[in-house]
Amino acid sequence: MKEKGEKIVCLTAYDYCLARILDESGIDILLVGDSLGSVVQGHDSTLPVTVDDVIYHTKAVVRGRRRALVVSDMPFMTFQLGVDEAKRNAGRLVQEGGAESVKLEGGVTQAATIEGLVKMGVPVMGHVGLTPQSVHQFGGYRIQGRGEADARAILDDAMAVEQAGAFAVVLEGMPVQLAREITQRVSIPTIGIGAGMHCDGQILVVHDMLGLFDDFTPKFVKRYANLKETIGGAVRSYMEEVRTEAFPAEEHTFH
Ligand SMILES: Nc1nc(=O)c2c([nH]1)NC[C@@H]1CN(c3ccc(C(=O)N[C@@H](CCC(=O)O)C(=O)O)cc3)CN21
Ligand SMILES: CC(C)C(=O)C(=O)O
Ligand SMILES: [Mg+2]
Repeated sequence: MKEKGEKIVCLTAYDYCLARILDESGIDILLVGDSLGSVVQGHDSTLPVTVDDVIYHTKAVVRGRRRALVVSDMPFMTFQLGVDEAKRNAGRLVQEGGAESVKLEGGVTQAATIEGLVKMGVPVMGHVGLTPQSVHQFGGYRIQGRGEADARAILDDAMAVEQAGAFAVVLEGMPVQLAREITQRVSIPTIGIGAGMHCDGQILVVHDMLGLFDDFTPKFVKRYANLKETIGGAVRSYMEEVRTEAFPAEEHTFH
Protein backbone atom coordinates (compact mmCIF):
# COMPACT_ATOMS: atom_id res chain seq x y z
CA MET A 1 0.00 0.00 0.00
CA LYS A 2 2.90 2.35 0.75
CA GLU A 3 4.39 1.65 -2.68
CA LYS A 4 1.03 2.28 -4.35
CA GLY A 5 0.43 5.45 -2.33
CA GLU A 6 -2.75 3.99 -0.81
CA LYS A 7 -3.34 5.30 2.70
CA ILE A 8 -3.56 2.69 5.47
CA VAL A 9 -6.55 3.42 7.68
CA CYS A 10 -6.42 2.20 11.28
CA LEU A 11 -8.53 2.58 14.40
CA THR A 12 -8.36 1.16 17.89
CA ALA A 13 -10.95 -1.43 18.95
CA TYR A 14 -11.57 -3.07 22.30
CA ASP A 15 -14.76 -5.09 21.96
CA TYR A 16 -16.75 -7.38 19.67
CA CYS A 17 -19.53 -5.01 18.53
CA LEU A 18 -17.33 -2.08 17.59
CA ALA A 19 -14.66 -4.32 16.02
CA ARG A 20 -17.37 -5.78 13.81
CA ILE A 21 -18.65 -2.36 12.72
CA LEU A 22 -15.13 -1.15 11.90
CA ASP A 23 -14.22 -4.37 10.07
CA GLU A 24 -17.42 -4.36 8.00
CA SER A 25 -16.73 -0.69 7.15
CA GLY A 26 -13.39 -1.75 5.63
CA ILE A 27 -10.79 -0.59 8.18
CA ASP A 28 -7.33 -2.01 7.35
CA ILE A 29 -5.94 -2.47 10.87
CA LEU A 30 -7.61 -2.84 14.27
CA LEU A 31 -5.30 -1.98 17.17
CA VAL A 32 -6.18 -3.27 20.61
CA GLY A 33 -4.42 -0.31 22.17
CA ASP A 34 -3.31 0.12 25.77
CA SER A 35 -5.34 3.35 25.43
CA LEU A 36 -8.06 1.03 26.76
CA GLY A 37 -6.64 2.19 30.11
CA SER A 38 -8.20 5.60 29.50
CA VAL A 39 -11.30 4.90 27.40
CA VAL A 40 -12.39 1.52 28.83
CA GLN A 41 -10.98 1.54 32.36
CA GLY A 42 -11.08 5.27 33.18
CA HIS A 43 -7.44 5.65 34.24
CA ASP A 44 -5.59 8.87 33.40
CA SER A 45 -2.69 7.00 31.77
CA THR A 46 -1.95 3.68 30.05
CA LEU A 47 0.46 2.56 32.78
CA PRO A 48 -1.98 0.38 34.84
CA VAL A 49 -2.95 -1.79 31.84
CA THR A 50 -1.81 -5.44 32.07
CA VAL A 51 -1.14 -8.08 29.45
CA ASP A 52 -4.21 -9.98 30.74
CA ASP A 53 -6.35 -6.88 30.06
CA VAL A 54 -5.09 -6.69 26.48
CA ILE A 55 -5.57 -10.46 25.97
CA TYR A 56 -9.19 -10.18 27.19
CA HIS A 57 -9.97 -7.33 24.78
CA THR A 58 -8.04 -8.93 21.90
CA LYS A 59 -10.18 -12.09 22.17
CA ALA A 60 -13.35 -10.00 21.84
CA VAL A 61 -12.00 -7.98 18.90
CA VAL A 62 -10.82 -11.10 17.03
CA ARG A 63 -14.34 -12.59 17.29
CA GLY A 64 -15.79 -9.49 15.61
CA ARG A 65 -13.26 -9.23 12.79
CA ARG A 66 -13.24 -11.02 9.44
CA ARG A 67 -10.58 -9.29 7.36
CA ALA A 68 -8.74 -6.49 9.20
CA LEU A 69 -5.28 -7.12 10.66
CA VAL A 70 -5.36 -7.26 14.46
CA VAL A 71 -2.43 -5.69 16.32
CA SER A 72 -2.24 -5.93 20.12
CA ASP A 73 -0.37 -3.31 22.14
CA MET A 74 2.25 -4.56 24.59
CA PRO A 75 1.54 -2.80 27.91
CA PHE A 76 4.06 -1.09 30.18
CA MET A 77 6.35 -3.60 31.98
CA THR A 78 5.55 -6.47 29.61
CA PHE A 79 8.52 -5.99 27.25
CA GLN A 80 10.99 -3.60 28.92
CA LEU A 81 12.42 -6.21 31.33
CA GLY A 82 14.20 -8.22 28.67
CA VAL A 83 13.80 -10.08 25.41
CA ASP A 84 12.68 -13.35 27.05
CA GLU A 85 9.94 -11.62 29.01
CA ALA A 86 8.85 -9.76 25.86
CA LYS A 87 8.72 -13.03 23.91
CA ARG A 88 6.59 -14.67 26.60
CA ASN A 89 4.09 -11.79 26.63
CA ALA A 90 3.97 -11.32 22.85
CA GLY A 91 3.46 -15.08 22.56
CA ARG A 92 0.49 -14.87 24.93
CA LEU A 93 -1.09 -12.04 22.93
CA VAL A 94 -0.85 -14.20 19.80
CA GLN A 95 -1.61 -17.62 21.33
CA GLU A 96 -4.29 -16.71 23.89
CA GLY A 97 -5.58 -13.45 22.41
CA GLY A 98 -5.53 -14.44 18.76
CA ALA A 99 -3.66 -11.34 17.54
CA GLU A 100 -1.59 -11.55 14.36
CA SER A 101 0.97 -9.01 15.50
CA VAL A 102 2.03 -6.84 18.42
CA LYS A 103 3.06 -3.21 18.89
CA LEU A 104 5.57 -1.86 21.37
CA GLU A 105 6.81 1.63 22.24
CA GLY A 106 10.45 2.63 21.76
CA GLY A 107 13.13 2.82 19.10
CA VAL A 108 16.88 2.36 19.51
CA THR A 109 16.49 1.01 23.06
CA GLN A 110 13.93 -1.64 22.00
CA ALA A 111 15.57 -2.72 18.73
CA ALA A 112 16.96 -5.98 20.17
CA THR A 113 13.52 -6.85 21.57
CA ILE A 114 11.79 -6.17 18.24
CA GLU A 115 14.38 -8.35 16.52
CA GLY A 116 13.81 -11.17 19.03
CA LEU A 117 10.05 -11.13 18.51
CA VAL A 118 10.36 -11.05 14.72
CA LYS A 119 12.79 -13.98 14.86
CA MET A 120 10.27 -16.02 16.87
CA GLY A 121 7.68 -15.37 14.16
CA VAL A 122 5.66 -12.50 15.64
CA PRO A 123 5.27 -9.49 13.34
CA VAL A 124 5.99 -6.24 15.22
CA MET A 125 4.72 -2.70 14.74
CA GLY A 126 7.01 -0.04 16.22
CA HIS A 127 5.90 3.19 17.93
CA VAL A 128 8.13 6.27 18.29
CA GLY A 129 7.79 9.96 19.18
CA LEU A 130 5.21 10.69 21.90
CA THR A 131 5.19 7.25 23.51
CA PRO A 132 2.51 7.49 26.24
CA GLN A 133 4.13 4.85 28.49
CA SER A 134 6.95 7.42 29.05
CA VAL A 135 4.50 10.14 30.17
CA HIS A 136 6.32 10.77 33.46
CA GLN A 137 9.68 11.10 31.73
CA PHE A 138 8.16 13.58 29.27
CA GLY A 139 6.40 15.46 32.09
CA GLY A 140 3.03 15.14 30.34
CA TYR A 141 1.69 14.31 26.89
CA ARG A 142 3.94 16.74 25.01
CA ILE A 143 4.71 16.86 21.31
CA GLN A 144 8.18 15.34 20.80
CA GLY A 145 10.95 16.19 18.31
CA ARG A 146 10.57 19.97 18.23
CA GLY A 147 14.30 20.63 18.75
CA GLU A 148 16.90 19.57 16.21
CA ALA A 149 18.58 16.99 18.50
CA ASP A 150 15.21 15.52 19.59
CA ALA A 151 14.08 15.30 15.97
CA ARG A 152 17.31 13.48 15.04
CA ALA A 153 16.81 11.03 17.93
CA ILE A 154 13.27 10.20 16.75
CA LEU A 155 14.49 9.67 13.18
CA ASP A 156 17.18 7.33 14.59
CA ASP A 157 14.45 5.50 16.55
CA ALA A 158 12.32 5.00 13.44
CA MET A 159 15.31 3.73 11.46
CA ALA A 160 16.30 1.35 14.29
CA VAL A 161 12.74 -0.03 14.34
CA GLU A 162 12.86 -0.65 10.59
CA GLN A 163 16.34 -2.22 10.85
CA ALA A 164 15.10 -4.53 13.64
CA GLY A 165 12.49 -5.97 11.28
CA ALA A 166 9.24 -4.18 12.20
CA PHE A 167 6.57 -4.24 9.46
CA ALA A 168 5.29 -0.72 10.23
CA VAL A 169 5.84 2.09 12.72
CA VAL A 170 3.46 4.44 14.53
CA LEU A 171 4.62 8.08 14.56
CA GLU A 172 2.85 9.81 17.45
CA GLY A 173 2.81 13.46 18.51
CA MET A 174 5.50 15.11 16.39
CA PRO A 175 5.84 18.01 13.93
CA VAL A 176 4.55 17.35 10.42
CA GLN A 177 7.98 17.93 8.80
CA LEU A 178 9.67 15.33 10.98
CA ALA A 179 6.97 12.74 10.22
CA ARG A 180 7.35 13.53 6.52
CA GLU A 181 11.11 13.04 6.65
CA ILE A 182 10.79 9.73 8.52
CA THR A 183 8.13 8.53 6.05
CA GLN A 184 10.53 9.27 3.16
CA ARG A 185 13.54 7.68 4.88
CA VAL A 186 12.04 4.32 5.94
CA SER A 187 10.70 1.67 3.57
CA ILE A 188 8.09 0.36 6.05
CA PRO A 189 4.73 2.17 6.32
CA THR A 190 4.39 4.96 8.88
CA ILE A 191 1.06 5.24 10.72
CA GLY A 192 0.53 8.72 12.12
CA ILE A 193 -1.38 10.07 15.11
CA GLY A 194 -0.79 13.75 15.73
CA ALA A 195 1.95 13.58 13.10
CA GLY A 196 0.33 15.32 10.14
CA MET A 197 -0.77 14.37 6.65
CA HIS A 198 2.39 12.86 5.11
CA CYS A 199 2.35 9.52 6.94
CA ASP A 200 1.48 6.38 4.97
CA GLY A 201 -1.55 5.81 7.17
CA GLN A 202 -3.44 7.27 10.11
CA ILE A 203 -4.75 5.95 13.42
CA LEU A 204 -7.05 7.43 16.07
CA VAL A 205 -8.54 6.14 19.29
CA VAL A 206 -12.04 5.13 18.16
CA HIS A 207 -13.75 6.66 21.23
CA ASP A 208 -12.12 10.01 20.40
CA MET A 209 -13.24 10.14 16.75
CA LEU A 210 -16.76 8.97 17.61
CA GLY A 211 -17.16 11.60 20.33
CA LEU A 212 -17.56 9.09 23.15
CA PHE A 213 -14.57 10.26 25.20
CA ASP A 214 -14.05 13.87 26.29
CA ASP A 215 -11.86 13.74 29.42
CA PHE A 216 -9.28 15.43 27.19
CA THR A 217 -9.31 16.34 23.52
CA PRO A 218 -5.87 16.61 21.92
CA LYS A 219 -5.55 18.97 18.95
CA PHE A 220 -4.96 16.03 16.56
CA VAL A 221 -8.40 14.48 17.22
CA LYS A 222 -11.23 15.11 14.77
CA ARG A 223 -14.76 14.26 15.90
CA TYR A 224 -16.60 12.45 13.12
CA ALA A 225 -19.64 11.86 15.33
CA ASN A 226 -20.95 12.94 18.70
CA LEU A 227 -22.09 9.61 20.10
CA LYS A 228 -22.05 10.92 23.66
CA GLU A 229 -24.93 13.22 22.71
CA THR A 230 -26.67 10.55 20.63
CA ILE A 231 -26.52 8.00 23.45
CA GLY A 232 -27.59 10.55 26.07
CA GLY A 233 -30.62 11.43 23.92
CA ALA A 234 -31.60 7.78 23.50
CA VAL A 235 -31.28 7.16 27.26
CA ARG A 236 -33.39 10.25 28.07
CA SER A 237 -36.12 9.06 25.65
CA TYR A 238 -36.13 5.61 27.28
CA MET A 239 -36.38 7.11 30.78
CA GLU A 240 -39.24 9.38 29.74
CA GLU A 241 -41.16 6.48 28.16
CA VAL A 242 -40.69 4.17 31.16
CA ARG A 243 -41.82 6.93 33.54
CA THR A 244 -44.92 7.74 31.43
CA GLU A 245 -45.66 4.04 30.74
CA ALA A 246 -45.22 4.55 26.97
CA PHE A 247 -42.68 1.70 27.08
CA PRO A 248 -43.13 -1.24 27.00
CA ALA A 249 -46.05 -0.96 24.54
CA GLU A 250 -48.33 -3.69 23.20
CA GLU A 251 -45.75 -4.85 20.58
CA HIS A 252 -43.14 -5.48 23.31
CA THR A 253 -45.56 -7.49 25.44
CA PHE A 254 -46.12 -11.29 25.60
CA HIS A 255 -49.56 -12.92 26.05
N1 LIG B 1 -8.57 8.70 24.46
C1 LIG B 1 -7.25 8.69 24.27
N2 LIG B 1 -6.75 9.17 23.12
C2 LIG B 1 -5.41 9.18 22.91
O1 LIG B 1 -4.98 9.62 21.80
C3 LIG B 1 -4.56 8.64 23.91
C4 LIG B 1 -5.14 8.14 25.10
N3 LIG B 1 -6.49 8.17 25.24
N4 LIG B 1 -4.42 7.63 26.13
C5 LIG B 1 -3.02 7.42 25.91
C6 LIG B 1 -2.45 8.46 25.08
C7 LIG B 1 -2.46 9.85 25.68
N5 LIG B 1 -2.46 10.68 24.50
C8 LIG B 1 -2.44 12.06 24.49
C9 LIG B 1 -3.12 12.79 25.44
C10 LIG B 1 -3.11 14.17 25.41
C11 LIG B 1 -2.40 14.84 24.44
C12 LIG B 1 -2.38 16.31 24.41
O2 LIG B 1 -3.20 16.93 25.05
N6 LIG B 1 -1.47 16.91 23.68
C13 LIG B 1 -1.37 18.35 23.49
C14 LIG B 1 0.02 18.65 22.99
C15 LIG B 1 0.60 19.89 23.59
C16 LIG B 1 1.97 20.19 22.98
O3 LIG B 1 2.95 19.58 23.39
O4 LIG B 1 2.00 21.02 22.05
C17 LIG B 1 -2.36 18.80 22.41
O5 LIG B 1 -2.82 19.92 22.49
O6 LIG B 1 -2.67 17.98 21.51
C18 LIG B 1 -1.71 14.11 23.48
C19 LIG B 1 -1.74 12.70 23.50
C20 LIG B 1 -2.55 9.86 23.31
N7 LIG B 1 -3.17 8.64 23.81
C1 LIG C 1 -3.17 5.42 19.58
C2 LIG C 1 -2.35 4.19 19.41
C3 LIG C 1 -1.17 4.41 18.52
C4 LIG C 1 -2.02 3.49 20.68
O1 LIG C 1 -0.88 3.18 20.98
C5 LIG C 1 -3.10 3.11 21.59
O2 LIG C 1 -4.29 3.26 21.24
O3 LIG C 1 -2.79 2.63 22.69
MG1 LIG D 1 -0.70 2.39 22.95
